[in-house]
Amino acid sequence: MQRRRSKSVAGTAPNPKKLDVPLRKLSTSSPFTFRRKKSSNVTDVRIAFVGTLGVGKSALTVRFLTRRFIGEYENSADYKYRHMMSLRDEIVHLEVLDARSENDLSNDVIRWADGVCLVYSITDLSSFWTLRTWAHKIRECRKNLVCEFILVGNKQDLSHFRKISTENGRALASELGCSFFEVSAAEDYQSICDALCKLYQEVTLYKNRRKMSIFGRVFKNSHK
Ligand SMILES: Nc1nc2c(ncn2[C@@H]2O[C@H](COP(=O)(O)OP(=O)(O)OP(=O)(O)O)[C@@H](O)[C@H]2O)c(=O)[nH]1
Repeated sequence: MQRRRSKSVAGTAPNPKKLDVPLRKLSTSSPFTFRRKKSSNVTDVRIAFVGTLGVGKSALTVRFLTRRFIGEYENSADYKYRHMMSLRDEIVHLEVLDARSENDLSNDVIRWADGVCLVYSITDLSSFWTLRTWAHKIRECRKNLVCEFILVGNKQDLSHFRKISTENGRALASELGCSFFEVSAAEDYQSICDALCKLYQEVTLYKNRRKMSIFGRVFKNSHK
């Protein structure tokens, strides 16, 4: 069945900045508190939503950025958004990519992202198993550079059509060594926010550790 294409989400994002792919327009109302902080406290993190066709990547992205669920989204390209939020006393600059993936996960997306949100639909078995292959592909492609990811089962509100149990979701996450969340872009904002915050924390932890080890190496070499 042909999927309905609708217009982009209406409105304008708070200070949207154009990136190298089309930037969708977002609602003016932001769910986050915009507080000015010292620039040293600002952290940049790139997060990509990936998953097979129709699992709800756009719905999750828009829900996270605007708290809204629109229903139908334009799906003709990858979309990046620039977003700023306040998280535990820290200003966080996020670049969020809603990656349009047909049957494969592109290496460009893997190389671009600091953190990946692997999304499946709990009503679609193949969307679930595909992610196992993709997670291994991410690890392989990044080699020494870790790319943090989380596993997200979307469409929790459609539990009467459920094909993947919560236990199966948890089992795959533990096999992949990542955190697991079940969410509904249609009905719930908080669990999506929790999932993204967890991913953000894991990414920054990794980035900080990496920075420290590089700094440690430089320091050691300069004192030889
Ligand atoms: N019931 C329900 N429907 C959802 C949910 N999330 C997304 N949908 C619906 O699922 C369909 C696909 O959602 P999209 O957000 O366009 O999915 P996508 O993964 O971005 O799709 P592609 O870009 O085509 O790969 C739309 O009809 C959404 O309204 C959800 O949590 N619950």
